[in-house]
Amino acid sequence: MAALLLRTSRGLGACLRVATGCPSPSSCVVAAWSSARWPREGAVAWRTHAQVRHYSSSDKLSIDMDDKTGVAVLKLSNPPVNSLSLELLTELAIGLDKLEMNPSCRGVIMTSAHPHIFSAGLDVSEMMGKPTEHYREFWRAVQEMWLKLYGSSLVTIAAINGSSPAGGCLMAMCCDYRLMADNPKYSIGLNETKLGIVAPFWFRDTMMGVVGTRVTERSLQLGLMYSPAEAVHVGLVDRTVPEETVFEEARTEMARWLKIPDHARQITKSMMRKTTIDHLLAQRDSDISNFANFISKDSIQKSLTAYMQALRQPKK
Ligand SMILES: CCC/C=C/C(=O)SCCNC(=O)CCNC(=O)[C@H](O)C(C)(C)COP(=O)([O-])OP(=O)([O-])OC[C@H]1O[C@@H](n2cnc3c(N)ncnc32)[C@H](O)[C@@H]1OP(=O)([O-])[O-]
Repeated sequence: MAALLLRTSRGLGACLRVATGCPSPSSCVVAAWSSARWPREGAVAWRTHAQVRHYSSSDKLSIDMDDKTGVAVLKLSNPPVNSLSLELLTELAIGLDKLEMNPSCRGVIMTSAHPHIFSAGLDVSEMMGKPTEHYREFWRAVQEMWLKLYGSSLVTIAAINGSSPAGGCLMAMCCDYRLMADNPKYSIGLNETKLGIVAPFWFRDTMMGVVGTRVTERSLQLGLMYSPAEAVHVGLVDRTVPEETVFEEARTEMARWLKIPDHARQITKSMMRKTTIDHLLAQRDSDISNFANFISKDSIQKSLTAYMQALRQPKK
């Protein structure tokens, strides 16, 4: 395969274009797979000194890259519930981009710095009482984060150490593998309909890629949140593990994935995800307009306000 010889090509997008005979960068793969990072397997071997680099200067996100293992740890750290604000989404996209560009990096473990919450999903306050321009900017940042994470050529593992509704579930579903703490108090799922809002087609497609059409349809319509055991049962999570071992289990799982030659795994991953990514890339602007129009409606604003008020009530 000619692609395997192209050390100087611009990453997986270019490799898959050559491998699949697709002539045009604009009609093919994946803007997100854009860095020169080829090949990776040898990258770890010649380094003799362990070196951990801190990649994020944000206090809402820490990214530590271990040059010796080739594994980065990305920790969400946005109290109280790791909600995805415009700022955090932007930091995530930048951080993922930096890792993608680093030829030593082969995998990322995504987790939360807070006990009990992986991420509460999109920051609802970013979707309330703001001008349309803000909604457009916010939604572009949501898209960008998804493109970087779902389109990452790295091995991505979600160490889900707490509840993970909506956008939190989306991030976990973007990863190649999901481990969740076996605490029955935690839940995970796309609950958008319960807020009176609609998960867009690329949230749906991401979920369909993980759990299939029937479970996605039922889950989305009912806004289902699953306990860890239920999530394993429907295939939303690959495995539950004792809470205190989530991170170590994620490391062990990562080692398993890193035994596969990078180029073969990356091209395979790209083939699996290309259609879904292309679908959004082709409709990015209309998707932004749809979101901004929808979220600006009075009825939706009322729905979100009621949801946030209910959330603030003392829990029984
Ligand atoms: C088309 C669009 C697609 C949409 C995708 C989405 O992701 S939509 C997102 C869908 N996401 C959801 O539906 C998740 C809703 N959240 C939850 O279910 C729970 O908060 C929890 C299980 C994450 C944590 O339970 P817990 O008992 O540990 O914590 P707690 O409940 O006491 O909250 C603490 C504080 O955080 C606040 N806050 C919470 N979430 C958000 C948020 N997303 N944003 C902003 N703020 C949020 C909450 O109001 C409270 O503020 P207060 O009163 O201190 O000023």
